[in-house]
Amino acid sequence: MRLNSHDEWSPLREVVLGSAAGYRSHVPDLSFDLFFYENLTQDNADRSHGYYPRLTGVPSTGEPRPSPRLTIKERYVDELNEDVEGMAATLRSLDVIVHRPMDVMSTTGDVRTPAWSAPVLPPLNLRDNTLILGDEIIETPPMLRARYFETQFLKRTFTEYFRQGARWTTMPRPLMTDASFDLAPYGHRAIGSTEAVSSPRSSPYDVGLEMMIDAAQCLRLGRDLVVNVATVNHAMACDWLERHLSGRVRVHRMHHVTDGHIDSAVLALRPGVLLVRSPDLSDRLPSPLRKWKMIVAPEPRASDFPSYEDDDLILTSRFIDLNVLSVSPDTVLANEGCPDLMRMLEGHGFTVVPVRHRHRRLFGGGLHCFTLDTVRDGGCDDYL
Ligand SMILES: NC(=[NH2+])NCCC[C@H](N)C(=O)O
Repeated sequence: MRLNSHDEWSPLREVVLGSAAGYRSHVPDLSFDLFFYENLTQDNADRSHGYYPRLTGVPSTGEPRPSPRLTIKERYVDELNEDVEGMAATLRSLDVIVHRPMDVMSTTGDVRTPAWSAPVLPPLNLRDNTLILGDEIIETPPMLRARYFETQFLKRTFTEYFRQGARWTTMPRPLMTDASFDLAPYGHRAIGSTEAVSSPRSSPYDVGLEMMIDAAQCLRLGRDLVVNVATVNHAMACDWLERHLSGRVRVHRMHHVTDGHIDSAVLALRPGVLLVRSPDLSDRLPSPLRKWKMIVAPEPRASDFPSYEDDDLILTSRFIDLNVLSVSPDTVLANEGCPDLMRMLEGHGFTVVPVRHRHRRLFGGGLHCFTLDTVRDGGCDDYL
């Protein structure tokens, strides 16, 4: 079918589901430290909300955490792959056509640019590096060096949509030297990395701050796009989106709802209904959205998650299970590990399809992150 995806909830017909094949380790560099700053520097107990303004705090223990292991235990990767394949089967059972990216081969070398090189991360959290708006594929400027060419693994699928008439745009690619990053929101030395956030290295390719943003910072609401802006990098990228979408989609900025991605803080389940971490988020939403009903997620329980060892790197907040995927205005895929949230959604009249995804806190994303919804029934409608 032709590319058509204007919102987060209308009946889902086609999706691209990520792949963790070849996932071996995290890649510690400045971009990693900044992207996961809250998780690397804050004690989880402090992260009751997981959104600003809390970066000024120091870990409640006062002591930095031990350096985490960057290689990921093979068992976790194997179980993640099992869970992703299980999600593919669930989506197909719901008559959703499931596309997959090309896998990273063991022979794949580092990604190399004039300014730096980094190992290549598998294309797992596809939500992050591509914004699908109606009939347009927009590849966003990445926040993580190791994900710089992640959308290359989607080339077969994107080319097929292009052949069927889709528009296909790549936002300006950042040089991503240390000087490209807005460090103002961060003040402390990142934990567990050789990169000191407070002393970036200079490069002959320094061009100052650059546009960088992930598509997971956006809510797609038909004619309206809501974008979370937490750094100058995000603000520059939002300037580009406003110019590019002018006359077609109205862009609304939210400030510092989180440090970046919002799909474990606020999601649109259907017109007029939001799923949120906390009602406090309301004052950060664009005013038309404040009138929408807010389903406030229950406080996550430690028992919702597998127990990990001290050197296992936790890369998400405990609210990661808000990361549900709507397959229609009244049906959502949710993690079977969060029974309280599933019961709550059912209490609000949703049909909840449970999906097993055990290690969502180790790989930085949940069911919504894993997916790129490319064909839905909805149009460029006015919901605000
Ligand atoms: N598309 C994504 N990868 N979203 C994941 C967001 C996770 C969020 N930073 C948290 O810690 O809860």
